[in-house]
Amino acid sequence: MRAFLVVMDSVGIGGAPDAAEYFNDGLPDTGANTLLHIAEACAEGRAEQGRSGPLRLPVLDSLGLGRACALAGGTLPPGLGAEPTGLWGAATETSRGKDTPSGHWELAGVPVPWDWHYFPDEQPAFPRDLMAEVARLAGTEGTLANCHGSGTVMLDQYGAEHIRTGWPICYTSADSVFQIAAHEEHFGLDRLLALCEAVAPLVHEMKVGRVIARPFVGEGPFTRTGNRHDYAIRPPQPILTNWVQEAGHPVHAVGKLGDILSMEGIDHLHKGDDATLMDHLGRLVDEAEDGSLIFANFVEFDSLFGHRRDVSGYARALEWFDEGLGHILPRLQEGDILVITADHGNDPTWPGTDHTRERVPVLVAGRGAGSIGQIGFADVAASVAAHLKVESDTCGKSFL
Ligand SMILES: O=P(O)(O)O[C@H]1O[C@H](CO)[C@@H](O)[C@H]1O
Ligand SMILES: [Mn+2]
Ligand SMILES: [Mn+2]
Repeated sequence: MRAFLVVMDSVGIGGAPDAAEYFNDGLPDTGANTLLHIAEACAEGRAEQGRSGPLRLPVLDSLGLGRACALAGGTLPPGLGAEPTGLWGAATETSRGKDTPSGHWELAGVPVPWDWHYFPDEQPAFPRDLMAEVARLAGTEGTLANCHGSGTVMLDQYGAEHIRTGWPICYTSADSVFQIAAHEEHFGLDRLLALCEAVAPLVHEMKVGRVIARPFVGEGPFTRTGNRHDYAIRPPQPILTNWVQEAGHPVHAVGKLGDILSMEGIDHLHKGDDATLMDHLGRLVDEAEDGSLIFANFVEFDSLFGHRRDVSGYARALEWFDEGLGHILPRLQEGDILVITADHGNDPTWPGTDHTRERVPVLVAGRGAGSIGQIGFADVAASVAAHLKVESDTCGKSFL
């Protein structure tokens, strides 16, 4: 008996009741729906790069993905809506914030009790004394950018100047983040990571959710590498992984969860790009210890396609994931559950380049078929804990 909790980063299904309070390019997120809008684009022939035709997600849909989307936002995505063979529902977030840490902590049982600090969308975006300290820690005369922006655009704009001056590129987004981009060779990867680690406590104190190191290579055009590292604030109280670990069960984290959860309650880390993570997940389905929790995050939906507003790429990623899941589900053992969910939206058809406030799907294999209806993010943690027979400390209620 094991529990697999798999987050498809940013695969929202619309319908968030407070979407009007969240923005992209100054416009409210009302109506944003990552899955629905990708499915519509595919059905209308607007997502033909590297794939073609209607969105094909037979495995996720058979667990109830289409029905969950209809429940959350009121519209069944074209091509989806099969009779579910799993438990399915739609979860609503209560935390104030549409970023990864908020989503993951609440899925792990603990809604964020504070208001995050966001940097204003103006230039300079950051306080002068903070930037003086960043430059001092970096050993440079100054810093570049100091504004809101998309990471790849920041490299186009400031990459050459960064190589010339050696100054780190500092930028933010609609999320509570402080991001530092620097060249792996000209600036140095270890130096960038040390800088981010040193800056993290300063911005955490301001209730900024995380510092993100954004290393890149090339002499223009520039390319980001897989050495991204997030330095997140610690969760405010023990979360699912802590409860499971304290009960003596092994906890495996697959993907960037070590960063997002500040390693809270994690025994074993399995990292890599999403293709590697799918291999890790398959291996853990075959080998993970009885009683263990396997918590996985697949980030590329978000980082490679959602923020880049790449609809074809996002559709390809979904179809790739669906196929991978199809190889994994039959290998679950008697008594296992596998829960598929998401942490926020990132509608690639939406204005701007930021996350979108949305409900998320909750699909469960291994506990029969049926609707679990509209639930809260924290109910996921309560249910996983109940399945593993571990005591939970959360406002969430088990749906199992
Ligand atoms: O545009 P890039 O650098 O990918 O940054 C994005 O990644 C961050 C984390 O998801 C978001 O806050 C957004 O700023
Ligand atoms: Mn995320
Ligand atoms: Mn993101």
